[in-house]
Amino acid sequence: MTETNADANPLMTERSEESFPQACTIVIFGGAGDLSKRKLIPALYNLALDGLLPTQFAVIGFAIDALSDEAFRDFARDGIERFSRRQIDEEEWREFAQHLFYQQGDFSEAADYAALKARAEEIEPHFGIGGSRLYYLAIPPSFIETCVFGLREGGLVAPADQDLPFTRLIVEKPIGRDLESARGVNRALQACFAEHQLYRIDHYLGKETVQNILAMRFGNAIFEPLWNSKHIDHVQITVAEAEGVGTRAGYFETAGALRDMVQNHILQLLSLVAMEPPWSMRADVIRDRRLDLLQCLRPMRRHEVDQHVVRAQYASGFFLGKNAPGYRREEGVASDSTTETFVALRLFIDNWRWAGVPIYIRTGKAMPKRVSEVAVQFKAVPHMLFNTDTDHPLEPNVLALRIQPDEGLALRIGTKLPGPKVKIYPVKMDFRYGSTFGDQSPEAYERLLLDVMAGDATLFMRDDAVEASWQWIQPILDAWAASGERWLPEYPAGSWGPIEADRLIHADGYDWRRL
Ligand SMILES: NC(=O)C1=CN([C@@H]2O[C@H](COP(=O)(O)OP(=O)(O)OC[C@H]3O[C@@H](n4cnc5c(N)ncnc54)[C@H](OP(=O)(O)O)[C@@H]3O)[C@@H](O)[C@H]2O)C=CC1
Ligand SMILES: O=C1O[C@H](COP(=O)(O)O)[C@@H](O)[C@H](O)[C@H]1O
Repeated sequence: MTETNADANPLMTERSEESFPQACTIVIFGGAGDLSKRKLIPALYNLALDGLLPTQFAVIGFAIDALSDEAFRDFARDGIERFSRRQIDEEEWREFAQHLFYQQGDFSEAADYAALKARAEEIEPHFGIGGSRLYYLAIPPSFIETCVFGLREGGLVAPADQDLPFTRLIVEKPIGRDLESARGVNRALQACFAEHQLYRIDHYLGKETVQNILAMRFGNAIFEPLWNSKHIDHVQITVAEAEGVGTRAGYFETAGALRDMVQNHILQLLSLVAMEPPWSMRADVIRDRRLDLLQCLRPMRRHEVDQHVVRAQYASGFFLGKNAPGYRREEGVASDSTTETFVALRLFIDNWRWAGVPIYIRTGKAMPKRVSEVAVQFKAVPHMLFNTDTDHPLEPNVLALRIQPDEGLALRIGTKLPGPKVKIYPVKMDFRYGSTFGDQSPEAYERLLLDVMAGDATLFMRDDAVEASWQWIQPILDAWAASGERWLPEYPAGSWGPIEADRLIHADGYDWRRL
């Protein structure tokens, strides 16, 4: 690759020398699929543009589709043109494309692993790669076990205690589809790899603003003293998507919003917002604190599920000036599907810090806009001195961490309205990443791929945390399964969810935030 301009990139400025990306081949299982095209290849291309990839690297796409190297490069270019945060630079692209290769193979065929090994061994010497490999499983979740055993049996895994060449495995979410299957996947992973070779990815942990939750909490002295049930009234987490299910119905029909978003991204977000202070930024210390938090989530008993959880599915609606189809009319969705595309819920964290503080979560597809935020609402002042005689009672302070878009954070405070009377008016102190640091924050997958190449697992999930979050989700799945395939509440595509979700939060005297 061309000369490095790493000094200008926030991904590199804080990296110590031993945490720089190491020479390796990146083998993308499912290389011809959607994740590879939308996220992984554009992320690698942007890392190349920034001079952050080692000169010794190669990418091999491995999947069932019959593609030549050239066809794979066209596929990659199309992905970059459509989904990259930066446009194609012809000279960079020509250089980058020379590192891309494709190997056709069936995940279930032992002979195809042998062919993959031979291909990697043929390619690597051209780039001075000494056999270190990073396998990225961008595959249907049901193939995880097949692929890890295929890798081991095919002699593609380096010994765990060997520094170089190394083998690292990235596994996409969802890990399993319930507690039992997640344990099965973890057992299979551990049968073939040591824990330090495993990187269970949750791309929300790679988002700049999600990492900023820790920076904000523990890099400032003013928040942490207030970060507890004495001062916090409640927390709302919203992850809304404007798009419907798109081309991913095949997967989504087997998952639903609870498995797709809550079990992983949202519980990980919550663990950062609510965990105890770590004593160091070391990977295992942070991961221990996140695990502790997941283990304190109050278990929901099966009969409580209807009281605390609302699921719903989008129906047809009118959105962005167009008629939008309901979920059941989307391509690949069963016409009587009961898969939820929306979940709202209330949970509690049973520890000293959070005792009695309700946490409200909502996530859904086909909502009015793409917006994710964590809003922490503080308690009302203990004695009202202002606005006592008006229709505008004092509004509580809210700290809103905006994850996307328009990343940043805003603090709502009350200030005196100019004029002869003392009236308090809510205003916002607003920090925006874009206006302060420019609009070019790296994508989560850029950060995370770089971390794996450098052997840093801080932002990845450990087996115990994956299982702890399934443990909490399981009673909800069980209650839904026991209630049978039944009618789900609906919400019009392009709306904020069903009336039942409003009732859930109104029952406690609150309202969902208007976003
Ligand atoms: N797409 C996304 O935006 C995101 C995806 N993920 C996760 O990433 C993973 C991959 O998802 P996605 O890329 O959408 O899935 P896709 O189905 O688009 O890609 C899977 C790839 O694997 C290939 N494949 C399927 N079966 C075999 C087989 N037996 N042997 C060899 N190749 C096979 C597919 O080929 P063919 O198409 O011909 O079947 C396809 O190329 C999933 O775990 C998903 O949850 C996570 C976050 C976001
Ligand atoms: O993992 C997933 O995440 C995306 C949302 O990711 P974002 O970075 O665009 O917020 C979601 O659309 C998809 O269903 C899910 O599998």
